[in-house]
Amino acid sequence: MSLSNLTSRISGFHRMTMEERLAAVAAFAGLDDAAVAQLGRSGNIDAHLADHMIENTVSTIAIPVGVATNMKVDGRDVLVPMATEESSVVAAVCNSARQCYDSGGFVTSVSGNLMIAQVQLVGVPDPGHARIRILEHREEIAAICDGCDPMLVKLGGGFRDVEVRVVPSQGGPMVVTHLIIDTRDAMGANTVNTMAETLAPSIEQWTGGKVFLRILSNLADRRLARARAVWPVEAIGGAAVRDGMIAAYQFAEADPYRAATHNKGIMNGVSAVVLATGNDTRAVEAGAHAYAARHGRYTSLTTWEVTADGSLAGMLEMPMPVGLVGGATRIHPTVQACLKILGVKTAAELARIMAAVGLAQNFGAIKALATVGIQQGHMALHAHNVAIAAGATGAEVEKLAALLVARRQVRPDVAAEELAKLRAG
Ligand SMILES: CC(C)(COP(=O)([O-])OP(=O)([O-])OC[C@H]1O[C@@H](n2cnc3c(N)ncnc32)[C@H](O)[C@@H]1OP(=O)([O-])[O-])[C@@H](O)C(=O)NCCC(=O)NCCSC(=O)C[C@@](C)(O)CC(=O)[O-]
Ligand SMILES: NC(=O)C1=CN([C@@H]2O[C@H](COP(=O)(O)OP(=O)(O)OC[C@H]3O[C@@H](n4cnc5c(N)ncnc54)[C@H](O)[C@@H]3O)[C@@H](O)[C@H]2O)C=CC1
Repeated sequence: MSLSNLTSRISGFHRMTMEERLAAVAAFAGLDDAAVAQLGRSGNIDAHLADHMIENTVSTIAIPVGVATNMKVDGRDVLVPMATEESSVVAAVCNSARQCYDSGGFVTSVSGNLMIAQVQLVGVPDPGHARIRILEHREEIAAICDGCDPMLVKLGGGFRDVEVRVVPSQGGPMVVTHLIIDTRDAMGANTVNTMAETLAPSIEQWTGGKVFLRILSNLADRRLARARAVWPVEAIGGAAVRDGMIAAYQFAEADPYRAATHNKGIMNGVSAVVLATGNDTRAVEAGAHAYAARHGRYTSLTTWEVTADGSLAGMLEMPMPVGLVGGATRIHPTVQACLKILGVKTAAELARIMAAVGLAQNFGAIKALATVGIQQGHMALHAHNVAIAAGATGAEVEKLAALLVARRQVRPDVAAEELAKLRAG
């Protein structure tokens, strides 16, 4: 049962105990006992499963899963599981979403579920001619691709288009075929790779050239997710805050050194949801950064503007090749529980929520940067890690973290000194 009429706007969620938080999430998402038990176990992956997931397994590594509150996406309240090792990332999303909840939250869209597979052909003296010869075989190409995955075709996916480009290279012109495939609710890498490999001998036969690489492109620019939101100026602390945030965006837009950090902040949010849902973080990261450089200059993935009424409007558009099936998504029990929390039925819905989280994360970072600076909020939360690293245990952790924040010196040497004082009474 999904209790979608419940609100994600939960004040003070961070002050609850872990058990209370899990109970609240379970009530919100209508989780069954098995999902609750799975999320409640901290070392929650079975050794046998781990041994089968990758090669040469010797252990597992646990990363915390936090839940972002206050998110409203396309009119639906949603709690978002985020797997990350970095403090303040989840808090930033909660805080940013809180400030646009009353103005409607996030509006999202996707361009489709289209993935691209590339087939690299070399050794043709007449590349332009070869290009046209490949395009003449569109119907055969469609049949070969769809023949690789009848199940996908049955689900409404499969071959959509073929494009062929002549790409100049140091070794001479290459003829690069792009297969455009609708992979529905799968990320689709394995699916499209199989198609590219199966098609390759035919391309060699049609052109007389030699095929080398047959692999998807991680620049998944046919699978874009978009999010936008409007923050009323009074909800964010006034026009000076807004203008500082616009200046922060303009810096990222103009300068690749800043854009890399700006986009890293966006990926703090996106990658955390990608990981919590068992998707491929490297695929999404690679796509994001390639997309940010698509015009030949690396720039911001987000855009920020002032609306006619003086509000702050933010937009994010980026490739989001993620799935609900395939890869590790169906086999990891915690991933399954996280997907239940999200209550998504399609890969597109998941991609849309990820875009909303990325935008929220960017808002939180640039607001902090344009006002009090990143250290105040981030280091206050990171102080817990510094306290633990210094050896604090139990109730000492909170006490020592508070002391470090009060001294405005969140450093290992100061932590060691304060811990010794604390213990000496
Ligand atoms: C950290 C905050 C949110 C504090 O912000 P604040 O205004 O001091 O927060 P507050 O104590 O007034 O609380 C307001 C709300 O924030 C949330 N909140 C507040 N505390 C928590 C918490 N402990 N756990 C969960 N949620 C929390 C929560 O929703 C809370 O509402 P409430 O529930 O109390 O009604 C803010 O300073 C912030 O967003 N900072 C940015 C943090 C950030 O971006 N971190 C990423 C790591 S830094 C980095 O890697 C990226 C970067 C920055 O380099 C990217 C870039 O350069 O662009
Ligand atoms: N460069 C890259 O990004 C690469 C990534 N990978 C890995 O590939 C994996 C993802 O590949 P996939 O093809 O997604 O996985 P997959 O091959 O495990 O599963 C996809 C299959 O699921 C079936 N299916 C069942 N229900 C479906 C539905 N509702 N919608 C769509 N398909 C459905 C389809 O027949 C499809 O062939 C990830 O683990 C990724 O890490 C692999 C190679 C390269």
